[in-house]
Amino acid sequence: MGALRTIGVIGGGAWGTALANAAAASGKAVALWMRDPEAAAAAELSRTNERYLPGVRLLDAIGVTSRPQTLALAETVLLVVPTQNIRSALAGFAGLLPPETPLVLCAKGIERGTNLFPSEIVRELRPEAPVAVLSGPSFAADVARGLPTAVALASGDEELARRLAADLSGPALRVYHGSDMRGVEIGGAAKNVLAIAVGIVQGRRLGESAKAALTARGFAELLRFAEAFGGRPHTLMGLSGLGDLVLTCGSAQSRNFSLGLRIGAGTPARDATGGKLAEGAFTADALVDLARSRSVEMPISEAVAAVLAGTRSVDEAVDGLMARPLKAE
Ligand SMILES: NC(=O)C1=CN([C@@H]2O[C@H](COP(=O)(O)OP(=O)(O)OC[C@H]3O[C@@H](n4cnc5c(N)ncnc54)[C@H](OP(=O)(O)O)[C@@H]3O)[C@@H](O)[C@H]2O)C=CC1
Ligand SMILES: O=C(CO)COP(=O)(O)O
Repeated sequence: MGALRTIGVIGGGAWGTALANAAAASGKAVALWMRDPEAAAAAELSRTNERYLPGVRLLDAIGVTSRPQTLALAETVLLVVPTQNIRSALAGFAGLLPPETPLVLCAKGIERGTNLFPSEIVRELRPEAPVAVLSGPSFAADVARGLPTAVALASGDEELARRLAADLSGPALRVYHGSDMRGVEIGGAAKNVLAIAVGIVQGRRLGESAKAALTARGFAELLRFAEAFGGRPHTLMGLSGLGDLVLTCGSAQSRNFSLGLRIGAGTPARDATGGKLAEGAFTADALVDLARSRSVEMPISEAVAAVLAGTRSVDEAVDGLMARPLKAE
């Protein structure tokens, strides 16, 4: 039997750990890289990642490391750090990853300050690297436990997307492939902002009807944005877009939705993350900024950005949305 094909994973948080387990379940050897040597050694020894994914056992085919060099021979590398940390994480791998190694970008967001999507950041840093993006309705805890999940993977190189999707699919993870990288990125980034809005409505006890209305009108916003920024509507009606919006706007398992819940219940936005990552809080401003630059109307995302910035109260934001001029749907 030949050597196992190796997947490298940069980032040992909840999602990186879950994807490492999924890749191991599909028969790959996995090198899971964490930047903190103590955390890597503890995970390697205990076979768990108690900080980010408590109660989940790391499969035997995973080796946890803090040495970037270990990923140099990986056939494919998954980049699984938050969007705002992509630059600093990749800097640690400069000169180590061969230029032809495909990078699969798994973050959902837009970089603050530059308003760049993950694939645009990586194109700046590693212009030669083949790149794909992976997104869709997938809670790390579900994927790590081997519960059935489906996600989308897209690359401008459709053949690469097809190959990576087949490589990463496994007994419980079904990876659909496509070529609309921007559409998949927009779906992942925008749904986090919209999930905060729906969480706020639930936290404020405004009722199930309001939640459904906001989710549907949020989807309309997301489609408008995608149309203006080169994503295909067909993509957004699939897993990254509608699928992820339904998941994230409907479950307190989502950190973005939970952030909204706390804000809606009265916790000031700056104290409401519960110490967890909520990508939407970083993406909101960038999303709104981009939308304005092409005159795309995104009133729900605007309201989320204003509530997060503290320039509008929740009640003012809700009143503002309800008072908008009536229009055709
Ligand atoms: N969790 C989920 O269910 C899903 C998450 N995602 C997306 O995946 C991305 C990552 O999320 P998730 O794993 O949940 O986040 P977590 O907060 O669970 O983990 C973040 C990880 O990134 C590491 N990290 C942060 N900055 C750097 C850096 N500069 N260099 C190296 N490592 C760094 C952290 O390391 P350290 O501990 O040392 O700080 C930590 O291991 C996000 O964009 C999220 O939206 C997508 C689908 C599902
Ligand atoms: O992206 C996710 C599910 O698809 C995870 O959502 P949260 O980051 O809101 O927890």
